[in-house]
Amino acid sequence: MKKKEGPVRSWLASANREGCDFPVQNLPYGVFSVGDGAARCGVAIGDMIVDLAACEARGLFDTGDAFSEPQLNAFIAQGRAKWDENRTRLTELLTEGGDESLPLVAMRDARLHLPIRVTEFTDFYSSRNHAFNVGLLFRGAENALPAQWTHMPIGYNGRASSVVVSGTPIRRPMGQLRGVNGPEWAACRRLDLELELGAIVGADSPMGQRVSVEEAEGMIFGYVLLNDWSARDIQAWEYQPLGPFQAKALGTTISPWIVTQAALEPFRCEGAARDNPLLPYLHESRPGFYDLAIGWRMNGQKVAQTNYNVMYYSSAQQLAHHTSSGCPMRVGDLLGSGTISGPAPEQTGALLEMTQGGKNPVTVNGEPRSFIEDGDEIDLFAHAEGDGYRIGFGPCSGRVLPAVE
Ligand SMILES: O=C(O)/C=C/C(=O)CC(=O)CC(=O)O
Ligand SMILES: [Ca+2]
Ligand SMILES: [Mg+2]
Repeated sequence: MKKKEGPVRSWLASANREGCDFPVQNLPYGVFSVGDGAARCGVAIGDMIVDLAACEARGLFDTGDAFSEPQLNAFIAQGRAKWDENRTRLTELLTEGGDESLPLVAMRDARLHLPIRVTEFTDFYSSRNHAFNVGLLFRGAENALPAQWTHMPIGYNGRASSVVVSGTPIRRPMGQLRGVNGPEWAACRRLDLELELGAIVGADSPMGQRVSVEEAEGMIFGYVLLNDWSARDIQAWEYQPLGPFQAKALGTTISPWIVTQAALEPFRCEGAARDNPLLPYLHESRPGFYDLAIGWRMNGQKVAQTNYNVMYYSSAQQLAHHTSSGCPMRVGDLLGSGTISGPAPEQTGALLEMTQGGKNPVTVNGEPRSFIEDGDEIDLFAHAEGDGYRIGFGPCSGRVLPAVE
């Protein structure tokens, strides 16, 4: 019998280092290029990237050249059996005793691209703490949590075109704001972040067909970190009755690595307790959340941290609800979890909540902040702690540039 001691290890030393985001248990997918070379698909391992296009050229994978494409959509569209087959193969190749001649590229030499062509972007509102805190500020205590909130995952259709990869600068928007003497045209003064997890839809569903929560689970390929940059003053003036519009169109940053659902499976757990039973179409036969520490930093200083397990609706429930009218879904659709906030101020996923609408600034590196200032960099992080390894998400950062008046 094989002696079992500690976690599975890779032959690549950097993948086994304590605190490494990308051990052999993770194997997240991304798209990279080196120098003037073409963008192609890869998998992160330690401080290296497995060049999947080169691996396929060697006959190690069979995706019909999908790995040579500059997005993962074509590979993802091949379905769960292919995802599983590739994960098994990659695990074999990268575990101790595997293939040390694999084509690897040093991560520090690579440029990381948007990993998918984002077909559509929908953003939900599924943290009770966030929904209550924001509702309190926008609508007062009486109307803080909308009546339907505990019955359905509320969302809005966002802009796929605004989704950018980590590292892309974010321009402070100009916009129409509520002034004392009527509307004014000005640079946003209340620029905020939103700490979210983005689910990547990995299978199509045809128009007119509802998808159950269980089927929806099977359609999710993986997850990225997502910062839904938000202009709160533009939002407060424009949002009623149709919801956010220009306030959420200035840019949405995602992390370059897609952590697969398979890698998160050992961390599956319950979410927040329910107030009332849900209608049958939203029932889940097993818990749909993950024990995943998630937080954000400003200019390198950690400001808040919470856990994805505070959420009220899972991405499978959000996806099932999304199809409840027969809305078709497509490979590459991105579903924002909604801002992830725990109950305490140091667990909030947005400055609006943390500072109570700007009234109580936080101190970051000795400086007060009510909202984000020009030059500030926000970066998100998430990791699940396994037995002797960690599943990390890598970077999801953006620096704010001044508005162009
Ligand atoms: O309550 C509102 O009017 C607005 C809420 C939002 O900011 C929308 C949003 O992006 C939801 C979220 O991320 O949880
Ligand atoms: Ca959001
Ligand atoms: Mg956005």
